[in-house]
Amino acid sequence: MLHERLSSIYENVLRRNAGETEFHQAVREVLESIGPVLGKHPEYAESKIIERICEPERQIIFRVPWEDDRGEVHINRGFRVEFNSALGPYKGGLRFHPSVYLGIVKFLGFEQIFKNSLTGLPIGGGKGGSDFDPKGRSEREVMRFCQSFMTELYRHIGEYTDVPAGDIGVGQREVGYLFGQYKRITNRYESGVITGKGLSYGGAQVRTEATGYGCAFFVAEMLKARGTSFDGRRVAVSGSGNVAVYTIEKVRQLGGIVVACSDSSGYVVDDKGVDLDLLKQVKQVERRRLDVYAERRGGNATFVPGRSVWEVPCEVAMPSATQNEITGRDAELLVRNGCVAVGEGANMPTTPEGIRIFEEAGVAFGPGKAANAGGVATSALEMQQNASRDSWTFEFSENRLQQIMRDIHDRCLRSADEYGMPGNYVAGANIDGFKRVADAMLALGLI
Ligand SMILES: NC(=O)C1=CN([C@@H]2O[C@H](COP(=O)(O)OP(=O)(O)OC[C@H]3O[C@@H](n4cnc5c(N)ncnc54)[C@H](O)[C@@H]3O)[C@@H](O)[C@H]2O)C=CC1
Ligand SMILES: O=C(O)CCC(=O)C(=O)O
Repeated sequence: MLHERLSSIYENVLRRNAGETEFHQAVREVLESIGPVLGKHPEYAESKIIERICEPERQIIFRVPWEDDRGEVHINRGFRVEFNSALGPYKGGLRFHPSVYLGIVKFLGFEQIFKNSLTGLPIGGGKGGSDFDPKGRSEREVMRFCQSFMTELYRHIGEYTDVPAGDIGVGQREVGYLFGQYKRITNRYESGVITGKGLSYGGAQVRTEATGYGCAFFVAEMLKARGTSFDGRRVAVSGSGNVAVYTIEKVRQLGGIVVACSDSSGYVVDDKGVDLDLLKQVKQVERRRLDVYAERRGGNATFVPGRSVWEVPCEVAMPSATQNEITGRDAELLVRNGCVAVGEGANMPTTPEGIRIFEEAGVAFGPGKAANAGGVATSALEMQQNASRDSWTFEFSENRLQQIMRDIHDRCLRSADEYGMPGNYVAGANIDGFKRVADAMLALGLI
């Protein structure tokens, strides 16, 4: 239930952003959490902090023309939503997927404000992308697309302005092409303009692994807070992209057994534990589907086409693919099958009904804003290294990541406690993330 004032703000968001359902969902979840904060801090309401937070500082939409290998011309749409820069330059990834439209970019940018705030690092919130579909495109086509995309985007970004990175469909390959074009157009080797770079040209150790590793660290903290651990637990992971693969890697190192993962064609069950080398070969090197993994794994794994991975019984679920992939029915099934913890590696992968079901069942639920913040936090570490012309070791960077995830976990619990919702990580993440941004906005005046 929304507090009366928050209700009217939400109605306004619906009216001003018609049809952007994912954005509405993300805003509603935050507004539902911060009611108690307004009681203690009337100054936020007086300065219309919430109304301002819900309105992006700047939204850029542009045409991206490019030519395929046969010489046919294609036109895609590019986006960058610069949502909030109270804490630092806009920071957030780029998503290339056919489902991308303004509502998706705004939901992601809005989430990013609070996530980035929770890291405790000096980064504002933004997000971007395109409805370009990289699936089935050649290396050359992907490069031409990235170059065209950057030919407009370069005007809007910079080390002190707005610093993109990867997300769905944008990995190290795409970041390389984007950075190369930025350097060529501006004639500046401005390493801190984008993160997720390759190690040979200014990238940072652990950034590739950071979101997945960070999510596993966060879940380990939630389990520890309940007096238990990953040890010997069955874990299901959705997706098999960047976040999923490194979630699997760290969960295994922490003693869990990952028995299933998925892609948009279906899922594989592998009861002895997913073979990570084979998964990396199939998904990262060959860029093929999971049925190929099952085939090569002989009798050990089964590929189930077109169904949800959440039907596989597990004790820990780690959604790492896309938004709204755990529905209310999936959540009921997971609870019935003995799931005790959920860590969101993806952004907003659980529907509001799914979250309610987990909360009512007493499942430890780590929302994406907190659980997947290790990626952007390590991007901020990449920016630090670029700014000081330094590079840190893998071990040092991983230790920093682990400490950041512990701090985020503890901050969520402390804020949830302070506002009378003990153990509620959703409320804790929203309140803690909101307060830091709100205080900075108050201090900066009406801008
Ligand atoms: N890359 C990063 O550092 C971060 C990513 N995230 C989030 O993690 C999630 C995954 O991102 P990445 O691993 O980077 O992307 P990716 O492109 O490397 O992998 C995406 C995976 O999700 C699957 N997928 C995508 N859309 C799907 C759909 N509609 N149905 C079923 N499967 C689908 C793909 O098959 C692929 O396995 C996204 O929600 C993203 O926003 C969150 C924080 C940081
Ligand atoms: O590393 C970054 O800047 C962005 C990561 C991201 O897009 C996210 O946290 O969802």
